Amino acid sequence: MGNEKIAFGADHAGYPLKQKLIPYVKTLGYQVADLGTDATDSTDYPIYGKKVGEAVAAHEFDLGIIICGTGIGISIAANKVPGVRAACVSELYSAEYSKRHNDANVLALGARVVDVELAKKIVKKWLNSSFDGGRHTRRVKEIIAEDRKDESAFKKLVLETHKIS
Ligand SMILES: O=C(CO)[C@H](O)[C@H](O)[C@H](O)COP(=O)(O)O
Repeated sequence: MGNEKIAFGADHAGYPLKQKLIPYVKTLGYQVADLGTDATDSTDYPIYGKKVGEAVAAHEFDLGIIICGTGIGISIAANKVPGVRAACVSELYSAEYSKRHNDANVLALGARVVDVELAKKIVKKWLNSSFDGGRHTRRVKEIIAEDRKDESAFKKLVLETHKIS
């Protein structure tokens, strides 16, 4: 906690919230990089979902925080990148459990859904939470197997517990 490198990305709708969250996350002791956008001019959320997703998947950053109007479009885009587990979050319970159960490595926020104060609380809760492991490890491994299109690894993991394929 605190030593991780975090990549931020947002479209035009998310830009104002990104500008508020970056200094806030720095005050929490994290290293932060801003992968854009750099203005409120209309742009496309897939550009920034992909950019942050690829940077996290390549381990250039430990975590990503992405923002669009709802958080939905940019999370869909980021989740297309193998290795990304992006969670679109608008309340504190999911902020915590997206890490504890899903090991989410990208947090998506909707700047038109949450206000700045709630967004800060969500970000802090998410950053302060960590993966529980245990039964959740198998489930995350199943997602990773699917990312890799490794059908036999997926089936093996499922069969270990559920006797189905
Ligand atoms: O993709 C979205 C919906 O999930 C984002 O909220 C975008 O930011 C939004 O669609 C952008 O809308 P705009 O009318 O072009 O500002």
